[in-house]
Amino acid sequence: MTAADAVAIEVDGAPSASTAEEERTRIIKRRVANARDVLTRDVTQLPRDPLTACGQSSLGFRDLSFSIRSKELGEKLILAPSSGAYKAGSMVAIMGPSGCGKTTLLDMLAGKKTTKYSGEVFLNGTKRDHLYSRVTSYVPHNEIVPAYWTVSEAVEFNHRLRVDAVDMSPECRKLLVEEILNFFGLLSVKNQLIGDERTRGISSGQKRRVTLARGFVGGSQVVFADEPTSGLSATDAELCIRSVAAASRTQGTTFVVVIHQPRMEVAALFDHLTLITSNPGRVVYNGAFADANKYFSDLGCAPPKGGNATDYFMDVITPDVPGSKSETFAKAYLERQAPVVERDVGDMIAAGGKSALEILHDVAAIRGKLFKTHKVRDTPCSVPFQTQVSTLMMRRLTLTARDKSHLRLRVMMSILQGLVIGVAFLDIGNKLPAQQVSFLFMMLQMGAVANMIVMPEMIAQRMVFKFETSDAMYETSAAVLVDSVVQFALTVLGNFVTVVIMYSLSGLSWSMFGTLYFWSFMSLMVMTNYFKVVAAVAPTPSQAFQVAMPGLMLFILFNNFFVSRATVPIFMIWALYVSPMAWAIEQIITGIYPENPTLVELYDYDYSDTHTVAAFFVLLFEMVLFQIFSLVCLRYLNNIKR
Ligand SMILES: Nc1ncnc2c1ncn2[C@@H]1O[C@H](COP(=O)(O)OP(=O)(O)OP(=O)(O)O)[C@@H](O)[C@H]1O
Repeated sequence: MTAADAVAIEVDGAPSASTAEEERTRIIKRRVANARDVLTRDVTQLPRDPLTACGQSSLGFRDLSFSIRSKELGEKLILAPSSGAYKAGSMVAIMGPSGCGKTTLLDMLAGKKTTKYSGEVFLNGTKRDHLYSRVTSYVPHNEIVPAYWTVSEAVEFNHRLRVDAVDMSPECRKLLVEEILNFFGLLSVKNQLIGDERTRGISSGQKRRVTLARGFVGGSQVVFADEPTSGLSATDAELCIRSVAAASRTQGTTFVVVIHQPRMEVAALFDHLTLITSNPGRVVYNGAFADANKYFSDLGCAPPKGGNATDYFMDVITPDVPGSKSETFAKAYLERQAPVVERDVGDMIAAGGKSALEILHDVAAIRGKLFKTHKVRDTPCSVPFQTQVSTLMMRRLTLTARDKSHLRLRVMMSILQGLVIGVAFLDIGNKLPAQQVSFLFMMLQMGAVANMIVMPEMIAQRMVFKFETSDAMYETSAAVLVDSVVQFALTVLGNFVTVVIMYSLSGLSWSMFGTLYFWSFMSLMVMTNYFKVVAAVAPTPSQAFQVAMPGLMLFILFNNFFVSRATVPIFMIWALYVSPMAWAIEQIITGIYPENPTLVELYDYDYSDTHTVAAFFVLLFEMVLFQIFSLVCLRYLNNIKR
């Protein structure tokens, strides 16, 4: 049955829909309803879905090998050259003892290994290219999913960034997401928060299914998953893999997973097994899961009847356990299976197949039956920049608004800071201008110091960016843009509240407020962007405070008040021209007080208009410079190391 037939069958006998959009929505609704009991069926017998199945890709690899170098041990082989051929739409389990190189192999296959390795990977017999991460998905072992997202929002986020639709109606999108939620047994919790240690959310088994559903929702050709079932009960683990099998069979997706101790029912869901032994990592079996029993029996290690064969395989191939035959099996593999595998890989390459771009065209044609799609783009990200920004912005605003305790804390801190400083400088407006300078300084400093608290938050978000950008969901610049806009709004709002409270208590004339606020705002923006650079550079939140200190001290000390042009050691004069606070304080004072001989004598302030213009452009330049630095650092530093 072709996809077009499927549409025709669904449409026949239904009341005529007034528009194509309604008609499509009705089809999807019926599909969702029909698929409600999908997990109670025999998932191995589920047919490929002619209307939505996008999967058509085999995965081949040749001589993938990884070694590490250390001063003490020299070169150490982690995984000996390994090859393999996984058929399109197959469920592949990679198993082996701890440290044998399973994750290493998975990362190399997924294109995620950041350390140098050798060997080649082929999608459909074609060497992987710049679109590889767009047609594959990687589900890491410990994916960080924001706590205040609901289950359906988390899955829909991936759908929006992976499925390039033109004006898809919200209802149609919701239904397509529900279809995937259904496969993963998540429909009943679709509106629940994911949660974390502080917020009660869904169970850990459900969390794992959410991360897997996110991997499958975009119609990837191959989904890689690293130990998605570890730490789960046997029942939960089975539910996870049954869900994957249901999605994989109907979508034609190739699924490659590192898995520990699958129970028999789970093992039966896999088509292919790659078994690796350790010290060093070497493949000992690489073929059909169903043939593994015979292979082991032929080598004199028949699994005991009635027991879990995979447990037995692991016992046999793990070195240093009683009865281990790891060396025998490693040798036997090279003699018996390796030539067959090499031939299969060779055949796969010789047969060739569609490139990632051609596959994307096919996928667009399939999707075109359910909704209108954009012209296929030859870029690593699936959707245009504006869609990336709007999707990220929607998530950011939703999460910010939901984290009420964080918002409350920010507002309370802004009010408290304003009150504490306001009371300390109560009625300072009626004292001498020279005495008021310390109040102005405090106003600037509070904005800067209070803003340091955003660094840990930025670092936590950085990790989410890193995972998501490494999966080519969006560009770093889209994330930085969204983050900057939201941080800007929150920072400006919080600072405004503090400044207004302080100012109200100071007794200073409101006619000065405009000048004062403008320059304190400029200084605040430079400082905020400086902290952004620190948050992009520092490995951890606690190190961020240490990294921020030298710059912060420089800006605070050389502020044209503690140290001014009248007192600075001449070799440090440059610091006054770098510190945003020095420019801001000088501009505030020269702007709100007429030329004052005492101030000029004490601090050597420059009252000329050209100095004001210079101040504006220096602060603007620093603001932009730090913003660019933060973008570059976020892109190139603190990447996930694999
Ligand atoms: N980039 C790297 N730098 C240094 N060592 C590495 C690197 N990548 C992997 N290793 C080492 O290679 C070995 C195999 O790691 P890998 O994570 O692949 O094992 P594994 O089979 O998945 O183990 P487990 O089942 O315990 O997760 C480990 O000793 C690991 O420390």
